[in-house]
Amino acid sequence: MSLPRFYPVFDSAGWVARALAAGVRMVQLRIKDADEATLRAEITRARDMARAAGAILVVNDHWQLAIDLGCDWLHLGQEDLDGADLPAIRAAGLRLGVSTHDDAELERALSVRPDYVALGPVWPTILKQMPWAPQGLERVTEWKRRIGDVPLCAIGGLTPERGCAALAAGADLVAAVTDITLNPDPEDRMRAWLAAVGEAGPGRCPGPRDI
Ligand SMILES: Cc1ncc(COP(=O)(O)OP(=O)(O)O)c(N)n1
Ligand SMILES: Cc1nc(C(=O)O)sc1CCOP(=O)(O)O
Ligand SMILES: [Mg+2]
Repeated sequence: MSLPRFYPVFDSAGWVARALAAGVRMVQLRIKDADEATLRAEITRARDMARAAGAILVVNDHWQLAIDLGCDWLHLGQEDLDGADLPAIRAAGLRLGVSTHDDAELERALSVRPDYVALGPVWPTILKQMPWAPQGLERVTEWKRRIGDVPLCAIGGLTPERGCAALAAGADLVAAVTDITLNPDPEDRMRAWLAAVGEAGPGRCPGPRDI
């Protein structure tokens, strides 16, 4: 399956609505620190909007709610995998993306047959504190060589220009948070991303399959 190249990550259904209106085809809902009722309402709203737009919604962390609410995609980190019921997730038909930051995490991620592997932080991120040094583009290339046909998502400190570089290095899709949410004109910035990676016309940066 071929995934969209641009994959922004947001912390509310309101942001998901803005992304879909800007033409985004794959978006993650990453909500930390909300009560169950709020999570249910936000995931349900984001799920329905994405379906109506024919776009992919990926629910971060909340695998039980993703099952209960009939969602299609889930993203789990390594610690999330510890508590997750993978057979139940697969039985519900959920597709799964998994974070990786080092060799051991990649091995574990591949063992659960993910639908994409995320590698980060490729550049320094200000969103959250992480123990890993920036991976750099050579690591992106190495990860793609190791995972073969599994789609590779680059995350951490990305801008449209860096997204292009990550795609050229071997990523199949590129994720971003603060480059959009902290931009004075987030809609304009999302359109710039879509144009750069080729989802709103011919694209200004070729991916590896085009080189
Ligand atoms: C596309 C993508 N890649 C990595 C992450 C990080 O997941 P995780 O390590 O579980 O950390 P949190 O995002 O849950 O804080 C992600 N969410 N999305
Ligand atoms: C949520 C997340 N996960 C990462 C990882 O490396 O697993 S980096 C990251 C934050 C990405 O935000 P920004 O685009 O603002 O740097
Ligand atoms: Mg997580």
